[in-house]
Amino acid sequence: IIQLQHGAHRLGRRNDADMARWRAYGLGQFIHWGLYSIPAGEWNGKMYNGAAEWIRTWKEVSPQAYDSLIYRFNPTKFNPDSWAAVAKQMGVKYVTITTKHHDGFCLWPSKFTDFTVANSPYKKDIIGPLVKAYDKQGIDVILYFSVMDWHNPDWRYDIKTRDDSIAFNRFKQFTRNQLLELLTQYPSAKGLWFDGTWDKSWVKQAAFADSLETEMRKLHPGLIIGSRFRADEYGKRHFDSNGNLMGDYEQGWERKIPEKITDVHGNDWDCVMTIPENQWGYAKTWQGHIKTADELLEMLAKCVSLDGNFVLNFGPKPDGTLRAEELSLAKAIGDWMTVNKEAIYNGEYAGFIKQDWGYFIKSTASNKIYMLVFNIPVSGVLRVATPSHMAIRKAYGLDNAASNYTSEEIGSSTYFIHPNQQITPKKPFVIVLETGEEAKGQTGGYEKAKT
Ligand SMILES: C[C@@H]1N[C@@H](C(=O)NCc2ccccc2)[C@H](O)[C@@H]1O
Repeated sequence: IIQLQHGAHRLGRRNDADMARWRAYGLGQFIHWGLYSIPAGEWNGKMYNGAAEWIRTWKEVSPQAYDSLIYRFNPTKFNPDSWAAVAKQMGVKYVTITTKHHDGFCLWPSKFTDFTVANSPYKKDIIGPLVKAYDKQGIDVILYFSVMDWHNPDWRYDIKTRDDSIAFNRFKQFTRNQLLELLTQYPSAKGLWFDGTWDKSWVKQAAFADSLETEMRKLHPGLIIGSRFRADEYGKRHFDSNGNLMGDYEQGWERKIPEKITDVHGNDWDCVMTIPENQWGYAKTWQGHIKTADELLEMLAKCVSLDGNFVLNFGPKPDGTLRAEELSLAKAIGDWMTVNKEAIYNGEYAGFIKQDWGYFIKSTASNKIYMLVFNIPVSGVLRVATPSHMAIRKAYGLDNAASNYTSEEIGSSTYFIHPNQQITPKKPFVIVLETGEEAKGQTGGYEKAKT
């Protein structure tokens, strides 16, 4: 064990009500919106092949020209209630919205910089109306904040000289001021989603970041902050020098999903996912594979089955509307959630052996076990191996056919679930298992082989 001042301050999961609420979300929405939405991956008629929100770093783009986009930010069609209504229909329980991305442009009228919506043609605060609209729909809000700020002249990638140190100390105060400002202006926010914290300059600020995190938690009791905010005094990020998770949940699953339960080390976590391979801000043309609704539903099921939340990203257009592809995916996901949401909300790892047909999710609300089926076996029957001494009492479908199923015990703690009619679904579907303790002494006479 290494003595740490600025490592993890808690071992294991948070066990308070605020975190239990976060843990139960299952499905979330990410929103990346800002100046980068205007060029949308194109500059002087050429397509940038990186992520659209990183276009300022392209050698073809002068930072000053990029920063002048502030004079073109005027989302006349922005209607936060319509975004919140789309999210509601989709079935998301929380939204993570960019307050300030790496480019430093603030979607709220911050007092600590001029590079905000207040000095754009739009003039008005974006974050406040968004928080209000989502709160009205009963959708919780998490504020995304990038520590790295390319616009701020005091930002440094590393601290090499005394001048760097003087500048970066100003930057640290600026960052603290903005974060306290956000928590004060938008007190209904449930948490902060930090990004842009990988550079050496910030990684060297273990003590400052640790005390700032403590200050924010004191200002906003219950605040949820992930593992990407700070490093320990040895520069370790996400997991400290003793291998313990810093923050309240693991924030390493960006555009990737854990394979098995041991990959998540008993921690809470979220997976943040793009619809194309890697575009967060609005990009005029999406290159490569665009994920389908069924792919996204399977990612959602997999995340919840492994104790995580799945957060799907939307990149609104510069005029404030959502693009057609995102609207249709939100609708398809929402239609599926309307029928199957009880398998997702309050979902947790069920402890069953993974089967090829899909995913098990246990509900903390009902103790029911849900089978989320994505692949029908050639045999047409679905195998279930229960944790030992757990018997299956009943099996029924969640879809409107309320198709029912018969369970057949085929071995010790092993069952076949037989559909009572030919299942030829075109969409993933859910079977509910009601289970119970195997009667004492009742074994199906299954004898283990002696080997
Ligand atoms: C949530 C995403 N995080 C930002 C990002 O670029 N992260 C990954 C990354 C980190 C370091 C170099 C390149 C890319 C993206 O711009 C999104 O905001």
